[in-house]
Amino acid sequence: MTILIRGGTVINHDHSRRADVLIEDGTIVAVAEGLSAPAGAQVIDAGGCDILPGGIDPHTHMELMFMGTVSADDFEWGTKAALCGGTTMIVDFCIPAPGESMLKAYQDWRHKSEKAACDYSFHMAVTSWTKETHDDMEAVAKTYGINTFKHFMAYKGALMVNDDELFNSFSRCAALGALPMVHAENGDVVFRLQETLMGKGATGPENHAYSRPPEVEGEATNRAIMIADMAGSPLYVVHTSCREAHEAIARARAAGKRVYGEPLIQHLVLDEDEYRNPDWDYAAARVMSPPFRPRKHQDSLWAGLQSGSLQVVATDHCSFTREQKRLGLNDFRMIPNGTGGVEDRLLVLWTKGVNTGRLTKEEFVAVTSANIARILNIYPRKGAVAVGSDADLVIWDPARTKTISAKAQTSRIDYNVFEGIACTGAPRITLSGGRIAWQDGELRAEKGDGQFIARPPFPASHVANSTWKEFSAPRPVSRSMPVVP
Ligand SMILES: NC(=O)NCCC(=O)O
Ligand SMILES: [Zn+2]
Ligand SMILES: [Zn+2]
Repeated sequence: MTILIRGGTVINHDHSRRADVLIEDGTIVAVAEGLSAPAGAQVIDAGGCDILPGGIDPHTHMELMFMGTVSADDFEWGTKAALCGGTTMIVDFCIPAPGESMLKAYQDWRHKSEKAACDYSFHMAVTSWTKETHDDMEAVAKTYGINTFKHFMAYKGALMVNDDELFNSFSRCAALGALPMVHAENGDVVFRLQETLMGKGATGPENHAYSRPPEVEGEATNRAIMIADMAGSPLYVVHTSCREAHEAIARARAAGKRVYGEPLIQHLVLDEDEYRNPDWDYAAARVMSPPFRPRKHQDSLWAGLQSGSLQVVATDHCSFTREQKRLGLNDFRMIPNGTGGVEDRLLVLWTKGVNTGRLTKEEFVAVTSANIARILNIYPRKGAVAVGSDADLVIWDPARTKTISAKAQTSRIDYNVFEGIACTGAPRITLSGGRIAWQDGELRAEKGDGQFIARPPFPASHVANSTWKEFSAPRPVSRSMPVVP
């Protein structure tokens, strides 16, 4: 199938230019001005529009068994929702159940994800440390095409790992050329704060936020960074939500450490006041970890994206219906943690970022696609409008308006945390693998259209880290000893 996109402006993370884009059989084969249409090609007029690499959401949880229930968007509806909003690839977390092997979890995820309508890949979670974990990580990295390992420093008694486990796993990642990731919250302190609040009869959803102050995230982020440094490993910090965590990352980067930070679109635009809404369902719908923060933290996150100390904007799409949230009606600790956003990320970020001058269009592409592809080692196959790249593209109309509303969304949940936000800048067409997946409100992609994208290990930063450690290590001094008479 051949498609020519004519008359648009191609926006990449490093440059923009007026150019037509020619696609053949799912791959971009030419990017140049004045291309002529081959016989039989479908021609799309992109006049007045930007042509962006499709969004990549590096953090989702589709159909995840979590906190006693299963997240409501499965791979079919989660990826369809993604395509409606211009995202053409997701990276989901493969999380072994307690005692389950990584191989078994991987097989489960491959099975669940066969329904995906857009391309997808996985991160693997390390939830304990045994000899089997050590051995399985090699197969995961070298055979399963997963080069990222996630560690939860929170969820005590469930997914949480301790410092010893972190050090072991980070060291293993360094040896394999894989990238460790952390959910950075001090789970022991959260546990104690939760108990204290519940002991006072404080059961409402606002206590979710009160039990997870920015300090628990700042401390854990800093600790993970230092452990990664001692293990000779780079580090990716997921859902960086507050100034304290951002500053730990920025400090580490300024000291030459290879650390990446991922704010969520939710934390960039929504704040802690949401939990004080008198409607229990409204407040519970917004319960996620880390929680929404006091507004002042947003400035820090935006500044991080602008200055480059934070690299990626994700969603942590982990959607639960109102009814599922009511599992925690009498105890905020039982409210399933997670919100949606995969359908809205690009529109909200463009509106609040590009339209306000906080981000250039190129920076928008960097944080929603190109940087992610580079960090996850799939660039330039993904994340670029370039010859040889996959034809995952968004024809983006910067003048198009849309007010976000749960009634009109594709996601299966019955609310939207961005409800009522009036966006300017939205997709006209989403192309996935060289086919029109969504156009002007009509979803054309089908269940199963997506493909698993393997991501091999990428030892470059580990080699650089270990070379530098060796180069800068303290050396013994060879000296002649004084002759003592
Ligand atoms: N973030 C959240 O609240 N739920 C999903 C699991 C996680 O990423 O911590
Ligand atoms: Zn998390
Ligand atoms: Zn998550």
